[in-house]
Amino acid sequence: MSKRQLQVGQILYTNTLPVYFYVNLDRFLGKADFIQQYPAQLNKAMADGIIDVGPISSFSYAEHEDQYVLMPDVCVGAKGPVGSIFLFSKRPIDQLDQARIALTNTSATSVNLLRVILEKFKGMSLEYTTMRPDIKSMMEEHDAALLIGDEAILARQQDLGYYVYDLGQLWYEHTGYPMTFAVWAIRREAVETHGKLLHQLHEEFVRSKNKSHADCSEIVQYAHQHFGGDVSFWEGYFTGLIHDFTQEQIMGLEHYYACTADLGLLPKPVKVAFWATDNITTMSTS
Ligand SMILES: C=C(O[C@@H]1C=C(C(=O)O)C=C[C@H]1O)C(=O)O
Repeated sequence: MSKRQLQVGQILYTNTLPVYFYVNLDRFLGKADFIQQYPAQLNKAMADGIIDVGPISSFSYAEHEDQYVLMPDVCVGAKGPVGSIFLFSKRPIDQLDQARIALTNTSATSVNLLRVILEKFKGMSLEYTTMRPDIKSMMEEHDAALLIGDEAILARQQDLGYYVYDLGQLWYEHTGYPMTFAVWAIRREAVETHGKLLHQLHEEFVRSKNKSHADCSEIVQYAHQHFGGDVSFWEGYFTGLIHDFTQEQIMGLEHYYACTADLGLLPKPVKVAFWATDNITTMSTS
């Protein structure tokens, strides 16, 4: 019996575009399937063994670290404002104690990051409801709403009159660390069955990432055509996002795991464990 094709995840948001845009798909014809979903769906598909490799919420990696290893060199992060993870609020953030907060059902990292910021850093007590990411219905019965990805970008563009807080910025102000929102995980058994293909995939991701960061004009054009908004917004967005999984990103991420464990959101703080990429050529720009 021939072995099953490698199932590769892809986040349905523009934030991972630089890592996929220049991937040479011809190399994977008949060998891999690319599956586009929202982060929370990818988290579940990866945990269920339906997807073998791809970006997931960094929080979800910590929940399943015994089953996954991480692909080096790629992540979705920011040092300061991320530009697509916002808390929209009817009141200034420091007046949100006892508030009712609607959380997008597409996220795992940011919903727990929000809890770290409000509960651990600001000592507040909140009531949360998880909902579909629609700003209007979220705000009907809640004081604030958390959105991520393109839904957050589009809600921000509407200028609905709410206070808007960027979670990357809040995290940086409180800790001095960058934040890593998504990581590329590999199920441990896929390392055994698809090692060569994973190396090729890693090579393509790193090449695409480097090309995109050297010149983001094609990606900016693509995002502008598909989502509207100003060209200058997209330039700023892709320039601000970090896709290099550097030591500093790892330190920030492990600090986040310690904070979430402290709140009881994770059973224990987790350390980042990479795929042992024997003869991998690391082409990180940093
Ligand atoms: C930068 C972002 O990073 C992400 C946030 C995630 C989360 O909160 O779980 C997961 C994957 C990424 O899409 C974003 O969605 O805007």
